[in-house]
Amino acid sequence: MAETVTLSGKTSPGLLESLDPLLREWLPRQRWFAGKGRPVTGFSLVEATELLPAGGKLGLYHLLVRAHQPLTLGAEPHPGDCYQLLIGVREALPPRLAPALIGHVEDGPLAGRTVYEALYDGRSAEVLLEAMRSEARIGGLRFERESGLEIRSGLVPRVVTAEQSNSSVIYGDTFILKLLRRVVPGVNPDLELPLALAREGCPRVPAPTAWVRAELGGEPYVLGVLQPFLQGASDGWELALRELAKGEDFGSEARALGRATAEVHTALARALPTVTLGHTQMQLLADGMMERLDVAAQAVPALRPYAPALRTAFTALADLAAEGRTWTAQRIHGDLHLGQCLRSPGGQWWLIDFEGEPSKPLAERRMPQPTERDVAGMLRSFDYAAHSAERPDEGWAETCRAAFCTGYAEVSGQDPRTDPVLLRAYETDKAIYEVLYEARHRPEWLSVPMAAIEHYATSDLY
Ligand SMILES: Nc1ncnc2c1ncn2[C@@H]1O[C@H](COP(=O)(O)OP(=O)(O)O)[C@@H](O)[C@H]1O
Ligand SMILES: O=P(O)(O)O[C@H]1O[C@H](CO)[C@@H](O[C@H]2O[C@H](CO)[C@@H](O)[C@H](O)[C@H]2O)[C@H](O)[C@H]1O
Repeated sequence: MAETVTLSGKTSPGLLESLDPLLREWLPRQRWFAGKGRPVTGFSLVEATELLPAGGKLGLYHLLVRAHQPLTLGAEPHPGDCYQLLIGVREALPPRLAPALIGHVEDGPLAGRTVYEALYDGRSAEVLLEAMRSEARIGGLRFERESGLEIRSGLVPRVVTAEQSNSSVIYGDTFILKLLRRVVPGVNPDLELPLALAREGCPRVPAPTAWVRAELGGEPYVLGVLQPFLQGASDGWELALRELAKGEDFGSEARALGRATAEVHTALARALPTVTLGHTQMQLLADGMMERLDVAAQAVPALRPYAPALRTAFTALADLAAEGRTWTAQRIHGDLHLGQCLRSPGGQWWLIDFEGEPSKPLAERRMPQPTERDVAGMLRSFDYAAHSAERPDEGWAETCRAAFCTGYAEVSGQDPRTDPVLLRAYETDKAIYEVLYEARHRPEWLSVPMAAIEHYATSDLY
């Protein structure tokens, strides 16, 4: 760091009140804001930590705020989502920080100052890295580092501007810090699983170097994770589309991805508990799939004609369980698709983003599940890539799907295709989820999962 800073950890009375009108307008516009479609009616402060005194040239606050929003009809009462914010304070913003502007404060302790999204400001981002480097405790924040791993000082930060559900900063092409935006109490799989995998010696995941935690109201929160940055890596989605556009086969990459997924699964099964799922649990799983189909069919009329045929995939699973079949369940990635796989220039595949489906409760995301769920996510992703190409190529997707399963079996000794009923149920469930997701977020993509729905509804098992 260019100069020494004093991290005060103090909080400032009246701070949130003075920011309230600005945040109400700014927060709902952020990509990572999870409560889209409902206005924010106010905030309550969960925790405020002054990292750099606001009286100086550059002030910096770490805030955890709860956003209050009206409930949707029939929803359970809910205290409101808690968001992590890093607020910079200056007299005026230099032009390079213009895109980070939150607004000008009228009243309260920051009256007359300008506040902005501080991750865009190299000086503020440096403060976070320095805190992890020195394993600082500031107010309620705990900056911790994996023992034996060092963080060099002087790494220059830059914020990641790509669309993501959280916010990331890259430090000198050496580390990437993911700051979680909507934070929930409990053990977060985005730290828990990569840490368990790294400690197990699994090389398919960037090993957490450091992390930020807080203890609030007696509950633990994970706020951020620092990992090695895979310089020059491309994600699987970009690569697949590139190969498709060139008319190139992706089979050998799909096979390598299958091997990488199996490596991660076998390491997770060694590191964390596995359980056996019998009739009751599998019936519940199938019931959940049925329910999600009903909800999606309510929301997307195009799905309705296919619903009876799709249900047979779930009843087939429940029937198998009723006959006495059992399945092994373990911790899995939980939201695996091509965009969660990175290939480094050396040709190795890495899996990232173990958060699971962020909309699901943490307890549900941390439950052991059959590995076929991750496999189904990847198989759907090959299908997505093939259908989003200018000329949809079913043959390309079939080659990838088969190659992925082959690679998976080479490492795990278990070919996912030997359990077609479970795989079909998970793929159908995922395609239904995708229909709802696309209808809500990207209607122009709806035809991609709908093509799969039509296929599942009209064809036999593999
Ligand atoms: N270790 C890493 N090395 C290089 N790039 C990474 C790394 N981790 C994440 N990224 C990039 O950052 C993006 C966002 O990361 P991700 O963990 O998926 O965040 P989010 O949960 O916000 O979607 C990824 O799509 C990837 O391109
Ligand atoms: O943002 P997340 O990674 O949590 O996932 C959500 O958005 C994904 C799209 O960005 C969506 O994935 C679907 O589209 C992908 C191509 O854009 C494709 O590779 C996936 O297979 C497909 O499911 C995902 O479903 C959604 O949860």
